[in-house]
Amino acid sequence: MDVVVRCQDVKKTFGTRTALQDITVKIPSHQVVGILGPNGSGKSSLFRLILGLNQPDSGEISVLGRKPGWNNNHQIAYLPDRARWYGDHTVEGAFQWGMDLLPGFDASKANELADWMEIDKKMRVDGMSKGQEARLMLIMCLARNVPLIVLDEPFTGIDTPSRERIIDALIDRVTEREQTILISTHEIYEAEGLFDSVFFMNEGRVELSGPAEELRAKHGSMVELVGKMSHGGRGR
Ligand SMILES: Nc1ncnc2c1ncn2[C@@H]1O[C@H](COP(=O)(O)OP(=O)(O)OP(=O)(O)O)[C@@H](O)[C@H]1O
Repeated sequence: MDVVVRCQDVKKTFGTRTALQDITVKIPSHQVVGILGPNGSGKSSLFRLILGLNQPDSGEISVLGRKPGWNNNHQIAYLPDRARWYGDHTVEGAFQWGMDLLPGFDASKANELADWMEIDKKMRVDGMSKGQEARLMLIMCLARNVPLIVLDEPFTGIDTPSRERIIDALIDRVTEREQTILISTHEIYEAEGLFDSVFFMNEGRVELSGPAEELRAKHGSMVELVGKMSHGGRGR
C-alpha cells in the first residue's frame, strides 16, 4: 500500500487541552479518505500538522515522504476550516490569482468546475452567499494538479440540494485517483459514497480505520458507525 501520511505516536496539546494523543496511522494514497468524528475529536488539528502549521509535541509525522512544512506545501491544496480569502476579486480574478500563485492551478479545470457548480465567473466574491463562496473555495482546491488535497469541512454552508448534487458529481469525477483527497465532514450520510477509506477519530485518537467497504460490511452504514462511536461504543 502506498502511504501519503504516516504518523507515529503523534501527540499535540494546546495548554491543558489534548487535541491528539498517540496517533499512529498510515493514510493510503490515491484514494478519497474520510476523516470523521465528532466536534473536537482532532480532525482539524491533524490537518494542521499535515500542513506543518502546527508541530507535534512528540512523535513523528511524514507527508508525501517528507517532514511537513513550507517546503512541502506546494504539493498540497488545503481548504481550511472557516476559510474566506478572495474578498475583493471576481471569480475570474480569483482564478487568475490561482494561476499566478498556486502551484499546479489549472484554470481550464477551474472554469469547468465553476460551470458545473453553477458559479458565475463575473461575480464578485464579496457579493457571494456563504454557499457560493464555499463552492468557490472547493473549486480553488480541486482545480490544482497536486498529489494531495486536504479539505476541512468543505460542504459547510452549502444547502442540502446543492450539496447532494456536488457530492454526487464528485463521486463521478474523482474516479481516477491520481490524487489523494482527505476530507473531514459531518455530512456523512451524503458523503459516504465518496470515501475509499475512513478514519474515525474520537477524543484525539483514531479509534477505527479501514477500507469503507469493509467497515460497512462489518458495522453497517458510516452514519450508524459514527453514531455508535460518538456515544462511546467504539464501533468494535
Ligand atoms: N489553537 C487551539 N488552541 C486551543 N485548543 C485547541 C486549538 N486547536 C484545537 N484545540 C482543541 O483541540 C481539540 C480538537 O480540536 P479540533 O479543531 O482538531 O477538532 P475537530 O475534530 O476538527 O472539531 P470540529 O468537528 O468541531 O471542527 C478541541 O478540544 C479543541 O478545543
